[in-house]
Amino acid sequence: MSDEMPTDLEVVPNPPPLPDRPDDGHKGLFGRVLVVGGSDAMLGAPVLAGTAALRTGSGLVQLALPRAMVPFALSITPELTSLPLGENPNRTMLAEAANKADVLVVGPGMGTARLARLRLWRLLTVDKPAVLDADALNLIAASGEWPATTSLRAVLTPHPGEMARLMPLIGGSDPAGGPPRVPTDDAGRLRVAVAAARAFKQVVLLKGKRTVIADGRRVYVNTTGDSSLSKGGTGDVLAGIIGSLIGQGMERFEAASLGAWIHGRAGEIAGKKLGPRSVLARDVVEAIGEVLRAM
Ligand SMILES: NC(=O)C1=CN([C@@H]2O[C@H](COP(=O)(O)OP(=O)(O)OC[C@H]3O[C@@H](n4cnc5c(N)ncnc54)[C@H](O)[C@@H]3O)[C@@H](O)[C@H]2O)[C@@H](O)CC1
Ligand SMILES: Nc1ncnc2c1ncn2[C@@H]1O[C@H](COP(=O)(O)OP(=O)(O)O)[C@@H](O)[C@H]1O
Repeated sequence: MSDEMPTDLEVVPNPPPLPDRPDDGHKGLFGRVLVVGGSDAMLGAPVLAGTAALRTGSGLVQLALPRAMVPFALSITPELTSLPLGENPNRTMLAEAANKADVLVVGPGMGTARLARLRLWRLLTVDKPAVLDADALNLIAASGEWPATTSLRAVLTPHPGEMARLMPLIGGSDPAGGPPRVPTDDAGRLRVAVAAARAFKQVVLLKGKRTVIADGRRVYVNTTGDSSLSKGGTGDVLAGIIGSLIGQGMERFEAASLGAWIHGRAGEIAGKKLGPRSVLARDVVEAIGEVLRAM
């Protein structure tokens, strides 16, 4: 990975507007999102992602998650539908659901067990836009290379810890020989996001204060968000928001940029109501409506 700042980038100053929502629309028009995630230890992550997608305007959101969790997940958000996954990986059923969806959100709370890896590798061959988050990124990092055969058109949403795991895949290493690290300054974060977008030929959103979105040609640095968002589960909310915007017809770079902006503003609003220390990821989901109404 080069230490040089790329000079051939278009810096996008503002996120795009929301897509139109025709008055006579119906649920089939506003995007079908399939969230694939959840594992024994983590039920909240896919529910937060799915609920955030509904709050952002998706028509239909389905959660593919371990069968035992389905009743709990649906009792948190009954507007979600489910695809119960058994112990024996019925990857055909999952692929069928993926093919019916407009967009996939893969990874929140999915874990990194063998079954999760098999499911992810099957989904990578689907020709759909997708948000790859959390354990989807960890599984790809652990495989040692970007899966060459993927037909997904993805937005990767690593936090700096996940990005550090992906760094060896883009030729990044620590000159001192330690584990790869993601720089903390703006310029360094931008360099890493652009390098990853170019290496993977995908959209990359590097999380943190001043989240960076890069598609290899354009870059947007988000300005919203504060420490109200520094709590487990808010990243899952972001994945759901971006998936929803893609499902409503937005192009990936634009959806990721606008999604980061909406997410940050929702965090700020929740922080004003409750104080930044007390915000939960679900409060960020609840604030999405106020953000969208004001746009
Ligand atoms: N309620 C739930 O079900 C939740 C499930 N989660 C899931 O938990 C799994 C593991 O994800 P985690 O992110 O907790 O664990 P990770 O081990 O991937 O990341 C956490 C570590 O990353 C490093 N890091 C460095 N800079 C960071 C930054 N700016 N922001 C965040 N981390 C930074 C830190 O060392 C931190 O301890 C994922 O599948 C995720 O979806 C989490 O999203 C939390 C909530
Ligand atoms: N101080 C902060 N300022 C702005 N955004 C923040 C801040 N802290 C966290 N965030 C945002 O909150 C989200 C946290 O995501 P992540 O670390 O993946 O959480 P989790 O996996 O637990 O859901 C990211 O979008 C990140 O940019």
